[in-house]
Amino acid sequence: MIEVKDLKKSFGDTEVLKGINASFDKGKTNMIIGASGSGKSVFLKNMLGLFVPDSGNIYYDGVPINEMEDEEKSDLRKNMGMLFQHSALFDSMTVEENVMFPLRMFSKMRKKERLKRAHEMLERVNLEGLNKSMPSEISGGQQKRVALARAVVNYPQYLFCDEPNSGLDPRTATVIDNLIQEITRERDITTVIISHDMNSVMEIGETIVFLKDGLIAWEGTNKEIFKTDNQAVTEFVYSSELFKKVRIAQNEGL
Ligand SMILES: Nc1ncnc2c1ncn2[C@@H]1O[C@H](COP(=O)(O)OP(=O)(O)OP(=O)(O)O)[C@@H](O)[C@H]1O
Repeated sequence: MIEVKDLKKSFGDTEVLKGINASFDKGKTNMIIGASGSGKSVFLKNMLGLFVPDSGNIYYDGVPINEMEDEEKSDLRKNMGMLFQHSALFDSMTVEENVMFPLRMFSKMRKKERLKRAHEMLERVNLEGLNKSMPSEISGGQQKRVALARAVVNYPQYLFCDEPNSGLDPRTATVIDNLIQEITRERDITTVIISHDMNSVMEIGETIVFLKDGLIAWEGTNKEIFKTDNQAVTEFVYSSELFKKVRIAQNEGL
């Protein structure tokens, strides 16, 4: 579980995070949504330790980051998996070498064990048979699955995903969403996902925080988001033509 208390972050005179309070549950897909520029990435970067908060604190399973010794911080980093918008695979490495990479960096596993774990994860994301392929030889959806296998190959306690579905068609996006959710549950990971994609919110938004002007303007679940009267949320949700039609149909009792 990750708990965030009164987190503030400014750049010069620009106050981006103005006192964020949120918690992200273990074994769940927790989503952060909000318009462009609302501070989602800055929030994520604070949780990843890439930015130092101006004030407030982040607790990782009860331990506040600002009280951690350097060694504890480094252990925490080893416990974090990351899945980026663009899969960020190493072009010159095969699929299995990409997946083994974090183990080479952060574990004492021998090559044979690393290979076994990488194959296990590639099988988990249904990519057996592509172990020796190069990233350029596989599709965007397959690249995302390799990146997901790489993000969880260390068995991390925390998984952070930044727009994991960007650039994928809706069907492939659903496959990735479901895989993220299944692995989160199987391994009891605290997963935090930034997304603009309302399909993903609907599909896997077990907990949702809506960020606006540097504050949490609403929180709830994917069941609740379509029922809220919070104007900022409804403007965000129903900015899509499809969801507008869904709302009209709901109101008309169709
Ligand atoms: N390193 C930085 N230095 C100065 N300002 C920054 C920095 N990083 C982000 N900002 C500012 O913080 C604000 C929030 O940016 P952020 O990238 O977190 O938004 P976002 O919600 O992730 O947007 P998007 O959905 O478009 O990715 C923006 O005004 C941005 O210019």
